[in-house]
Amino acid sequence: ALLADPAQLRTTQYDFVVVGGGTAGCVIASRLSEDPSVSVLVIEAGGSNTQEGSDVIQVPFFAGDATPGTKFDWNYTTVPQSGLGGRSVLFPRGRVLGGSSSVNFMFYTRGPSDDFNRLARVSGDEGWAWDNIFPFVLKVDSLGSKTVLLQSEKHVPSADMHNTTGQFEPSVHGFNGPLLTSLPGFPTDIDGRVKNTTVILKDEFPFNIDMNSGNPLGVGWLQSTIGNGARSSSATAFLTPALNRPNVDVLIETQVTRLLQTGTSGSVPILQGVEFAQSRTGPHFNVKASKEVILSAGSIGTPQILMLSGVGDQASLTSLGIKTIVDVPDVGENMQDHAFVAIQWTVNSNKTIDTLNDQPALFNAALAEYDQTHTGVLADNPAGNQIGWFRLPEDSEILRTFGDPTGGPVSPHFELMFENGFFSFTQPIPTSGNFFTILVAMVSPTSRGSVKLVTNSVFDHPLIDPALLGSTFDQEVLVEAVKASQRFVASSPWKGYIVAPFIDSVNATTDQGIKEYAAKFGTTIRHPVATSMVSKLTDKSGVVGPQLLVKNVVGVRVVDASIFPFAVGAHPQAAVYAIAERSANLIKIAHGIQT
Ligand SMILES: Cc1cc2nc3c(=O)[nH]c(=O)nc-3n(C[C@H](O)[C@H](O)[C@H](O)COP(=O)(O)OP(=O)(O)OC[C@H]3O[C@@H](n4cnc5c(N)ncnc54)[C@H](O)[C@@H]3O)c2cc1C
Repeated sequence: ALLADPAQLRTTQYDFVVVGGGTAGCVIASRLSEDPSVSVLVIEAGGSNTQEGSDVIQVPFFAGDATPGTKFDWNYTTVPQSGLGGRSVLFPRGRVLGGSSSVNFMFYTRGPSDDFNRLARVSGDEGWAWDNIFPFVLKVDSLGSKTVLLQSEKHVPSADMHNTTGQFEPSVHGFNGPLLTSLPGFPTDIDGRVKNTTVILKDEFPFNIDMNSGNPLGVGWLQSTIGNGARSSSATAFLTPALNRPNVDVLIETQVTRLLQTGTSGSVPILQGVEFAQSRTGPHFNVKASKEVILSAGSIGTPQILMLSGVGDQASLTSLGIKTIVDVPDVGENMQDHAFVAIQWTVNSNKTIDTLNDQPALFNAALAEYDQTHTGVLADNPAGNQIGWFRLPEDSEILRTFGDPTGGPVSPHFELMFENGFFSFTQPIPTSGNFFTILVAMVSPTSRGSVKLVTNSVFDHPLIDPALLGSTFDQEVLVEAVKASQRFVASSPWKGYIVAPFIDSVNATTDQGIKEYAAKFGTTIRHPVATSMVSKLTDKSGVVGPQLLVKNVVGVRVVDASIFPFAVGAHPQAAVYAIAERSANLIKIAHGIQT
């Protein structure tokens, strides 16, 4: 049942309690409850994904309206970022069933095989390696067949039903799973120019038919978690079907305040009690997980709950009056994120999204088309039809000086995203004019930040420091990435189309000018990881072991983006789905549940 009042819970004990009904949490709840004898409770701070006003989280084109500053957002702000000229920036996170998968820009990018192979190396568990995790994206059966019914991904036709031959590689996709993915559903005027640039400048910007094959390098067509013209989230794909099962309860609008010790195993504390409340001063309730608590509260919520439960750095916990249960200094540390800047140019065309936004009649016509058929521009991802992933040249001065922090030779240092209109998270949108934007993201940071408690209450936001552009390496890579974007538009397909750099970026032509531009307009692309990072069982550092169980306690596993030890060289939701699928399997095996 879907419950909004804790007093309605029918029991105080479930086999599994999933904390956070977000991207990973909904996968876990759905997979574990496939066995009708297993009881599962999900506790989610946000509301239903179908509540009033949820068109902004359902209509793909409205993704930019889902956050920041809405009821679907936690509305966090970072601490001042030294790499961004001392600015604090907005730091959206989904607060609704489906979590950030309900509010994100729907990019579906699995990332480089190198990242999963590094995850295997760092954790000491070969099960996380690309060749082993990839079947969990596809849910291949034990005989290696890709045609089984239980695939995680369901690649579906684009909203405009165009022929997608040559735009992706079907052999690396699933076609029968719950999560809908598709190629762009509405063509734009820049698509051909981007494609032609991959021919003219094929050495620097080669075409990649499918960036989800394990090698993302090059420019390709964007795949998004969109199907039938609507957003596919972990709530729509995984949780909604599971809600019909009698063995699943989902409690919304309720925050887990901390985990409670329920005993000891030898001398190791068991933390299988879960305390929750709907407000700071309202009644607090408890349930017990007889098998396990799964923390899926995301890169901010998970370390916050661990620290409030007494699992964290002893000195910091003591200073806030929290009794330490286990001293784990790395909880909340090591955060990595992707920083980006938007570079815009004015263009010689009126067929950009700017015209749609400026002319109410055009917008209303698009809305009417969407309402009738779920097609048209509103059925498409507003953040572009093509993106690309790139490495610095192997002999670059930057790599010689700083070394290569990526996982290996198919891991990108930076990303370019091509937008048919003005796009920015930090600049006011011009009231007139037509634009082309390249979003330039630094995806291999060396800088690391943290999440720290300010008080001993879950109802107070923690201090969030993603350390954006916080190292010289990060800044130098961003400079090279911006220069690459400028070389891209200087090529012949853009002649006569690009008019001039947009006013804010006219001085972003020298290294110093680019650094100043990034300090003024850079921000997060909202991909935090590593705040409960995985490490080998024998390592003193890290928070969770190879099977994602929290070290030195019994009964708590973390399954969400916080376990990745390094920034993922991708928009991370696909990697989160992949680790959630494998974790569900690990949990089933650990508790003798049929997989
Ligand atoms: C605006 C935005 C755009 C993005 N765009 C993309 C994109 O296009 N492609 C991509 O791949 N990635 C994108 N990302 C990142 C991606 O969505 C996340 O990395 C991923 O969804 C994280 O999954 P998760 O399970 O770790 O956390 P989440 O999905 O955030 O889930 C955590 C859940 O826990 C709940 N929670 C937290 N604390 C508590 C508590 N105390 N009690 C109860 N519940 C709690 C939250 O409300 C939330 O529902 C974007 C993220 C954002 C915010």
